[in-house]
Amino acid sequence: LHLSSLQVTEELREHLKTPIFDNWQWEEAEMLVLLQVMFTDLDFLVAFHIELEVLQNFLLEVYCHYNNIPFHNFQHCFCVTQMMYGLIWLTDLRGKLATIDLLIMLTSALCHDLDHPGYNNVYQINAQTDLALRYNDISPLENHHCAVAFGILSKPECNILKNLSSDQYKHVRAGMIKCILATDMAKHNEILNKFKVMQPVFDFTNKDHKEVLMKIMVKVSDISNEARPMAVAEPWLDCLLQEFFNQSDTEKLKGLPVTPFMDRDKVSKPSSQTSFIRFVLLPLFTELTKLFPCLEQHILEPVRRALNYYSEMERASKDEKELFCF
Ligand SMILES: COc1ccc(NC(=O)[C@H](C)Nc2nc3c(cnn3-c3ccccc3C)c(=O)[nH]2)cc1
Ligand SMILES: [Zn+2]
Repeated sequence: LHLSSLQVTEELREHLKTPIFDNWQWEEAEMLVLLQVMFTDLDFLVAFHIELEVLQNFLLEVYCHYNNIPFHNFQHCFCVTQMMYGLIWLTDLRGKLATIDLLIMLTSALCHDLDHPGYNNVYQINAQTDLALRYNDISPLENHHCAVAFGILSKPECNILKNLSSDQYKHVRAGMIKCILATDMAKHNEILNKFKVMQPVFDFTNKDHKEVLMKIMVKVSDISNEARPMAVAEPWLDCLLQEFFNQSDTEKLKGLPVTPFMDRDKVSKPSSQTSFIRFVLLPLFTELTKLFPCLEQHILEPVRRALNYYSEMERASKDEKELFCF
């Protein structure tokens, strides 16, 4: 382990709070130490009487429950948690939300894809898997991620919530369930539309407003790869497409319906990404930036640059096709 918790320099602590953090430079064991730093630097251990050893057991157990698949692995979990951590500092959420709500957001980000099998909800439902059966086709994956999280928290040696009051525990459990279930993209428009209504009159003392903001923050962190430098973001798209192609290959083998943007014979990397950025990322990030204008330079600008990058790539590949066709 190159990085013991003592060696985390002040410079690294500050870098950890920025969206330009490069996950590809770090080993998973070092990421565990960095996750510990995030929980410590947000004063969660003091505020909720969390013993350092219990936090370390919890983080290690979370690490063990992510699978070695191309995209939804522990590195994705780290990226989402680190982006959430950066957003909390950039937006100064510590001055706007209670510490317990920050604990809900960071822990939800950490646990949001626990034990992801690499096959999405459409596959779970079409293939009538155990998860689809257990959760009656209702967000089977997200229900599973959340159930695994509380399975880990039910072990005393891993239970970072064990010293919370029963009211605090109920609040954290309800908040984590809402935030983790909110990462189901099938709920994307419903959640964004609610936030669009609230944003112009946002009230940080209003329970419903805070709840939607917390869901939005976890959602933004979850799909935020394109807000990072291209050298960090682009490999993530290759990993994602690898996982999607694995799924569509399996669907073809099993005679199950194949999702178009997952079909290796149909999808073009640049055009799928330009539509994702244009129709999913930009509307979401623009709405959050209206509430926190400082995010313009930190996440909106990089996403606009990514759109240009993939649009150029799309144009170039079109010209090339015309050349060949011609
Ligand atoms: C509305 O539900 C949707 C909408 C779009 C997509 N995905 C896409 O359009 C394509 C494959 N691109 C894409 N999808 C991405 C990214 C980041 N996360 N992410 C993703 C991964 C798994 C499940 C859902 C999404 C959005 C990304 O940078 N690009 C998947 C689900
Ligand atoms: Zn995720």
